[in-house]
Amino acid sequence: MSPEVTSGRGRFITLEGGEGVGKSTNLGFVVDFLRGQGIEVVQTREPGGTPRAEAIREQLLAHHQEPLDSDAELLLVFAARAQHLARRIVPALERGAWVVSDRFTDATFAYQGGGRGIDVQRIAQLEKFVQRGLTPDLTLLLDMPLDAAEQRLAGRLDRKGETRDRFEQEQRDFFERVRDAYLARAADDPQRMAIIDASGSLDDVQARITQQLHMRMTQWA
Ligand SMILES: Nc1ncnc2c1ncn2[C@@H]1O[C@H](COP(=O)(O)OP(=O)(O)O)[C@@H](O)[C@H]1O
Ligand SMILES: Cc1cn([C@H]2C[C@H](O)[C@@H](COP(=O)(O)OP(=O)(O)O)O2)c(=O)[nH]c1=O
Repeated sequence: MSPEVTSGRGRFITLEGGEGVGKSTNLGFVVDFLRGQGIEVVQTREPGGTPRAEAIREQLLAHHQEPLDSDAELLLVFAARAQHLARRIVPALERGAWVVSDRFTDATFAYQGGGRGIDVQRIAQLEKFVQRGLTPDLTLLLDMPLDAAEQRLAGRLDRKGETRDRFEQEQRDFFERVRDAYLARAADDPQRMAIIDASGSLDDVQARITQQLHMRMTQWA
């Protein structure tokens, strides 16, 4: 968090993990939990979160005859993030609201870093440039074995009649690198990142999330 928005500001919580681990499902749960405590919460997602950033998201996810260069992909992700921060996240935190986002910069280290193989130092430079020290207060990393997550994702796509976007169509080794990169970041920053076992029933997963939230909120009080 940058010093100028530290005083009286809200908290910034992100949910991370690979495809199909249950981020979107549990985001609503986290938001309802916080609202139940009387907290003003802004629910958002990346890439996206504002109309212009959502337009960049469409570019990122769409299939196109012309392959997307991985550096261009990285810059688009950060362009969307700059807009999201300026227009939505920072104003919310400054007025004291809490922000809960489905993905943020850990996803860039996992997908563009781990998945695409971009040097993490280059990503870290952009992180500094765009975020100017603002980082989440808490990141819940939903983690589970790839096969089970793929089954969940396939079930969701079938039910909704959706096709796979540009990331969802990647091969297994890509998602193995994404998962490894997420776990490595969590190991490096255990204060901020909590690994949540995302396997098992939704009740079990949400009990683990509730436990983390209670613990962190006690520390922050
Ligand atoms: N704990 C769970 N057990 C079984 N199915 C789940 C669980 N959590 C989520 N799902 C289902 O798995 C699918 C993927 O979940 P979703 O929240 O869309 O994942 P993500 O946003 O991480 O891609 C959805 O159909 C959702 O209903
Ligand atoms: C935020 C972010 C997302 N992504 C990718 C990961 C996802 O495949 C995709 C869209 O995110 P999301 O909607 O969270 O995907 P899903 O709900 O299917 O898990 O964008 C990146 O590659 N880098 C990033 O920095």
